[in-house]
Amino acid sequence: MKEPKEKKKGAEVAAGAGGEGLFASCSFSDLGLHPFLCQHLRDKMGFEFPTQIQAQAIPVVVSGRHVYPSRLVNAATGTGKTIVYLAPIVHLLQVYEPRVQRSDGTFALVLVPTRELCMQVHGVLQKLLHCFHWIVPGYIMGGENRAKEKARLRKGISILVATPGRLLDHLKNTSSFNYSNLRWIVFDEADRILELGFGKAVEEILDFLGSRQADHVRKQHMNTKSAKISRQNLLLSATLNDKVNHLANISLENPIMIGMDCKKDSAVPLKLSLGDAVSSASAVGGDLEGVGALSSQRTENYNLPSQLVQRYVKVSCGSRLVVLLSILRFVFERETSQKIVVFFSTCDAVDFHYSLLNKFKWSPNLQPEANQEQKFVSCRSFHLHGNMEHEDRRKAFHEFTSEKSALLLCTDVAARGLDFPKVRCIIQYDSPGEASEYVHRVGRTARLGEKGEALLFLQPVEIDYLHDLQHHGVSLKEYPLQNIIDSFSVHGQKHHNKKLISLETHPWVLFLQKTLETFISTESKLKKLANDAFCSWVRAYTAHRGELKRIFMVKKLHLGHVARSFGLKDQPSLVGRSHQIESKKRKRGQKKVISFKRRKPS
Ligand SMILES: Nc1ncnc2c1ncn2[C@@H]1O[C@H](COP(=O)(O)OP(=O)(O)OP(=O)(O)O)[C@@H](O)[C@H]1O
Repeated sequence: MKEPKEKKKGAEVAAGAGGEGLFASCSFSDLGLHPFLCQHLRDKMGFEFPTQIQAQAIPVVVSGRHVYPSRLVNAATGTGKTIVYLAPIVHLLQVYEPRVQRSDGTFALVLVPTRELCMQVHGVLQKLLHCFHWIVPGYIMGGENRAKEKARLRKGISILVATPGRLLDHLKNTSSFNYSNLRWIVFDEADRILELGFGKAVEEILDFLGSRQADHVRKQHMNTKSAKISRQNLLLSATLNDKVNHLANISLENPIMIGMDCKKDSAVPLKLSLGDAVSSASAVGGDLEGVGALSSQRTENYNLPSQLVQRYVKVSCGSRLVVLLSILRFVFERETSQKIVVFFSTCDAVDFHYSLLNKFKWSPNLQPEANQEQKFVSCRSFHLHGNMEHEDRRKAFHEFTSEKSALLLCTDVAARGLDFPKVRCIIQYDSPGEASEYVHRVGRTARLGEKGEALLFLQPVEIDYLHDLQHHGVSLKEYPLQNIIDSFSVHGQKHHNKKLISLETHPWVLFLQKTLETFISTESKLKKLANDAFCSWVRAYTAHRGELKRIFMVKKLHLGHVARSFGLKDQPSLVGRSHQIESKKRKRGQKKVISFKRRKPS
């Protein structure tokens, strides 16, 4: 992919057609932020001008207003929402007289859905606090050493970034955690956090913060000004929707919605608590992966970056693996320096494809001379998912972030909020399900004016998903797959036949599929990964919910072709009695239908 022209800064972009550019024409100081902070944003972080959402929302947060704003612009992914809440909080904390101290405890709490986002937000916060060293940042999250976190909480953390599970753990078990001065709770990726996967945890957290905070305040500050500490709750996301709006209204005091086109909602708020709405969905390993999101009853129109090129490729199940590897090889050969993220639906699928890409070597002229052999996809690859060891996750996240050219294979643990620099292409090998998750996945590219491409794999039986996306204002064009497949030669012969042949019978597809199956059958560890990936993929496919179930239907799948998409010659038995029982039931059902048809009078 061509490197985009250097990103224009500030006013040039702000003056874009109709003034709807990325950046506002005002300055950060116009937004009421402290001069030191404005200078730091400009000189140390390279932020010449505020983005549109920052210019609109920062004054609201700085004012501490509790009026429910009737309307705020929708903030697409990559438009600077992190600064929207961190900059005002830092600004308001640095004016405290006397200066805030560690012994005052936590003033601001930022809740995020994943460990990687926790580390990222904490990194931005540390940069912001360079000129306000007395304000102490910190983070707590799954996988970290609890004892060290306890020690840091005991000393005092002024602005705390946390994942819900670990926060709740400390609220319950770290009595020295002082949040009696808590003034802000921020829900970054609010719809993800407030939805069903974390519902119970968030409800318990709010109970702790709400009740204990009030008791503490009443006891300790009875006759002081701080007895009236007013709490501001901020909710941000590129995909807030009315249902989240209701949930937030009920569960939070005076929430301020940022990134939401909040039309006056006449509907009476729902009388359900976060916990009551908990569905079968569950958080995996403290992080959400593939959790079915709230299916909003009405279709939300999502804002996507205008420069994002969105395409889909229609591939039959049995040819998926060949097409994925061929596209990756083609793209990295054409442009060696670029970053690509590939999303899968399960941790096992990530592990299998990661291992295959690192092990599968071949020589271009197909002669198996060892010295000629090279990786089929010649780039550095990383993998990231919630079942990995904590240190491995941290390493993969930081290394992929800093690499100039690399490939990341991941689950939805990396779908939200992560700001990987220079990602040029997002490939969704497995569909995301809810359109909101589609928006967040593709939002890892085309950030803040950068160019970006998104490619969605769909099987012919899944093509209705395009209509579901269209209902949310998302439309994709078809990817020119034929040219790419034709560009590969078998034994030096390219397919020149102008007559279009089906993908499944293309010489290159047949050749590479056979080569992959042979290779995988000889690698026992890889074959095991393929088997596990096959089983978890089928399980994940059944997890689609709501109206998406009619698009992603397991019974429409040919399990033998699914096995081929994992390079398996034979279909593994679906692991676990439940699956064997299920598949026997399905077969019995099919036999009954057939026998019924035979019996029926003609
Ligand atoms: N005013 C600014 N000027 C220039 N760059 C900025 C500005 N504000 C933020 N950025 C950069 O824009 C990128 C996106 O910011 P951020 O991650 O906060 O976006 P976001 O809206 O939270 O995205 P998502 O919805 O994916 O979470 C980051 O690299 C950040 O450093």
